[in-house]
Amino acid sequence: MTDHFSLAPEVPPETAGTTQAWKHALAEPHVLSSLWALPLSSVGAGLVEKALEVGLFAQTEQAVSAATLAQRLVLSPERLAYALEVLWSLGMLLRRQQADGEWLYGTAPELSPYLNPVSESYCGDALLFRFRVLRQAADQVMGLLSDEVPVVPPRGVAGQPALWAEAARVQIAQEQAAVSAEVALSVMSAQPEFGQAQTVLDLGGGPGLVAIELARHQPLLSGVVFDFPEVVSVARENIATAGFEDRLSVLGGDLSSDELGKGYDVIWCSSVFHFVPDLPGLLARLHEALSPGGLLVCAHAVIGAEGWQNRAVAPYYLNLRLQGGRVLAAGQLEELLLAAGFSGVDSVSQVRFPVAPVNVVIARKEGGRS
Ligand SMILES: C[S@@+](CC[C@H](N)C(=O)[O-])C[C@H]1O[C@@H](n2cnc3c(N)ncnc32)[C@H](O)[C@@H]1O
Repeated sequence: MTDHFSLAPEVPPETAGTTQAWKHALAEPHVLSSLWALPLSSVGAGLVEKALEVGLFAQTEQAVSAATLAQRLVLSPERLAYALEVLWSLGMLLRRQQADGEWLYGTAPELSPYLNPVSESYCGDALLFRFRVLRQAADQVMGLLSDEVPVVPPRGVAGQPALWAEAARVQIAQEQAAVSAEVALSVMSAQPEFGQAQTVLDLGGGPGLVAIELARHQPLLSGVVFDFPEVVSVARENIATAGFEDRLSVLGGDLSSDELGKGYDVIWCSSVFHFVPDLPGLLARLHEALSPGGLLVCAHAVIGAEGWQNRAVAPYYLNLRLQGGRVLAAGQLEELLLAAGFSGVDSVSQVRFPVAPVNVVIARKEGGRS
């Protein structure tokens, strides 16, 4: 029997005791491998960042050799060949060898919609943003661990409306188009109330592509995107471009203090609670803003009970938390929702979302249309 905590490599049963067993044993990764993977991934990250910067993936939609690519991007062919091998090792590129021995590289088909700049789901700029911000966060982290560094309240940094508007224009828009809008639609479509819902509020909705996606798939639905005034100008433009002006509008304000509207059948709120100083107060106001029988659906990263559940969440939100932002522990939001008067709270954990998975929590307000 295998001791769970043993460091001895496991030998596949069919080779145990055979002359081949030692080969399998030596091919087992060393326990330090997971630690070596960390600095190694930063080399990969640097290369992917560079590749996005020079527009490499715009050139690899069709299979191309290192020599041709180097010519197009004005890079050294020999050096680029090594870099392409790294992108291939990361699964971003596939390759095949020609009769003359030269390798041809092309974007992996499953990544192509996100890396090809002409695709609707392109999120190269959002990826670049994530690479840069997370690298800066990693550089700053040691300084922020000291108590001597003053904590900047999140509204001072992450809450700056002009910065949010910039993010809404490019990075959040690309991530909503590629990932979040589809997740929101899947969650909402699975709720029996959604098919009959007439009004939606997307609270902290940024560029508004989630509300647009919900309205596109539910013809009875009209609604509001609420965010800072600077941010809702971006949502307003997107709503107009998508042709939904007759059904969707925007409301600009500070969600901690301004009127959110009333009589909503459904409210969607994702990745917003991290920035809200008085969460119980906001939940009580959301309860009030719903019509009887209404649905509040929240999607937020949480700190889970198991280490593996936090592999993306803990590093992604470290900087925000060090600056006073909030990430709830799993189960905390459910308790706060019940305390705010909601009933029938239901959760789904580890739901895919940009950068780190979220817990989706669905809360119902009692009552309903007769
Ligand atoms: C991380 S983004 C999430 C955007 C969107 N919900 C999504 O999941 O793609 C947080 C959003 O909350 C908005 N926000 C944060 N604090 C706010 C406040 N006090 N009042 C209004 N909006 C706020 C930001 O402007 C931003 O659009």
